[in-house]
Amino acid sequence: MSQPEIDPDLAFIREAVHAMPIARTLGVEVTALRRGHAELRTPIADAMTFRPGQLQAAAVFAAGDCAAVAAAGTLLEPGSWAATIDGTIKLVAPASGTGLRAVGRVVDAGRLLTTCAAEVYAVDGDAERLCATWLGTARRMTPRLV
Ligand SMILES: CC(C)(COP(=O)(O)OP(=O)(O)OC[C@H]1O[C@@H](n2cnc3c(N)ncnc32)[C@H](O)[C@@H]1OP(=O)(O)O)[C@@H](O)C(=O)NCCC(=O)NCCSC(=O)Cc1ccccc1
Repeated sequence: MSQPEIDPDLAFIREAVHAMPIARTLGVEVTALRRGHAELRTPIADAMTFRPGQLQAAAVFAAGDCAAVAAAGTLLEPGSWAATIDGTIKLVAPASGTGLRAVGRVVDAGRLLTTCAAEVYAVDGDAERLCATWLGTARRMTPRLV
């Protein structure tokens, strides 16, 4: 039986990402979530380019960050959330075309720190090309009473 693209138990992560002002500015759409896995789409918006049609590095970083850290969040207990504490990116091809598809995954899930990664693909119609690879760390955050 095929898995739903968004695990209903994880739909709150999609809502949390979509509620982030930067995600709204970038036009991020979370398209898949399951334990240890997250995918999102981002359009190539003129306002995020460094020259017409090609995204600036920070916008590509944001896509990788959101996908990888959302994947980290899928493994946390309800009530806690993942905060990015570091990340690195390798831009291996121009982020041009119609949009980005970022695929986040968990490399290693610890009690406090999760190593997570994302592959970011530049999408142009039906064609895709790897344009960046992101690797970083998310910290489990829990609510504070004060
Ligand atoms: C929390 C920690 C990582 C440090 O941790 P530790 O070394 O273990 O130290 P320790 O626990 O002792 O706390 C020290 C200080 O930390 C603060 N604090 C701690 N706990 C809480 C809390 N529960 N609530 C609030 N604040 C808390 C507090 O100031 C505390 O000082 P205090 O004790 O009050 O005097 C800190 O360096 C930090 O906030 N970094 C910035 C991270 C950041 O902004 N990331 C980017 C955005 S996230 C993102 O984008 C997510 C996303 C992406 C994509 C998709 C979806 C989602």
